[in-house]
Amino acid sequence: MQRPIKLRDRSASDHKGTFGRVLLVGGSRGMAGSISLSSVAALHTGSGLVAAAVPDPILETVAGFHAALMTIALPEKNGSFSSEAWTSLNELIARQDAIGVGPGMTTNNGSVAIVEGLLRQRETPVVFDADALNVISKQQWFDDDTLARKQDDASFVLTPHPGELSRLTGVPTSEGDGQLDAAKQLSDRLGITIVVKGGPTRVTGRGSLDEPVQTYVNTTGNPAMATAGCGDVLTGVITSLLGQGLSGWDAARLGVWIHGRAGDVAASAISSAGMTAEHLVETLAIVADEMSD
Ligand SMILES: NC(=O)C1=CN([C@@H]2O[C@H](COP(=O)(O)OP(=O)(O)OC[C@H]3O[C@@H](n4cnc5c(N)ncnc54)[C@H](O)[C@@H]3O)[C@@H](O)[C@H]2O)[C@@H](O)CC1
Ligand SMILES: Nc1ncnc2c1ncn2[C@@H]1O[C@H](COP(=O)(O)OP(=O)(O)O)[C@@H](O)[C@H]1O
Ligand SMILES: [Mg+2]
Repeated sequence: MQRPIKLRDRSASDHKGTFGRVLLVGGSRGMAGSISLSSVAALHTGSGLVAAAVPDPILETVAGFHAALMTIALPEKNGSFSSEAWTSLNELIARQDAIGVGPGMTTNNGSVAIVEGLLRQRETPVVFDADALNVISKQQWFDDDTLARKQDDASFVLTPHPGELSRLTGVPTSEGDGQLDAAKQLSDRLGITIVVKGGPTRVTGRGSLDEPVQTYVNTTGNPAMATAGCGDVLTGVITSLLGQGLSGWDAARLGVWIHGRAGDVAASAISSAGMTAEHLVETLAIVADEMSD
């Protein structure tokens, strides 16, 4: 149950600006819940300001999930981001302490432009999940070292489940150890942190670029979390921690730990079969101080 690292306690002089402004980008008509879960998770992990940038037709639905959440409508086509969405989003990037992208986004042209834009910028930390990873796989953007990070670039964290990791690396889901090795190589080559989700979740990365790649094995979490949306919650958690100033390696390790801890508490309070991602994200708010206590 040992935490990998500790967040500092909140002090009397802290204000919402202290805890970071983060943006979650994703969703589409039919998958409004995914990016809503990520956004509420960021609020419940302690972010000071959270906004969701979503295709225009789902803005009201996403806004309805939480009164503290801000929403930004981006240009859309058929309920997903249109090719013009990146131009609007690009103007917002510099103001963010961290961005999470991908849940429920689809892999259409609008998503391709957004993911390319976020991969090429070097100032803002980003979590890439779900359809953002599927876009990267389809476009084969990680096949060479063009997108490798330098020491002073903002952190990138990838959060693939085994299916997404298989698309990224070509190693099938049946080869768990081979998937972890492929993730380590990718992490090493590109200077990024990779969360290999599962039971247990493992994180590959390094504290700084002059250290060797390490693997952290998470000690929390359980099969009650094998239910739709629990990964979307993790995206919001890690984005929140990046926005609170943690490195990719620290945000990913502490993020998977508190996410699994919330899953363990929720499974005991609800039931293993009946727990949903909504129970998980509510429980996250209750256990969040365990990151600093
Ligand atoms: N409420 C919502 O709006 C939700 C939307 N979602 C979105 O739905 C889209 C599709 O994502 P999905 O992840 O469902 O679909 P994917 O096709 O990416 O992944 C499902 C497949 O991946 C493999 N896989 C996943 N986890 C595995 C494991 N632990 N071991 C072995 N194989 C595994 C399996 O082959 C499985 O059929 C994404 O945009 C996602 O963000 C999901 O996040 C679920 C909730
Ligand atoms: N058997 C399990 N043990 C521990 N954690 C699990 C288990 N099954 C799923 N999880 C966790 O639930 C999350 C599922 O993520 P993902 O597959 O992306 O879900 P979704 O896309 O539906 O939100 C991951 O964080 C994963 O570690
Ligand atoms: Mg997912």
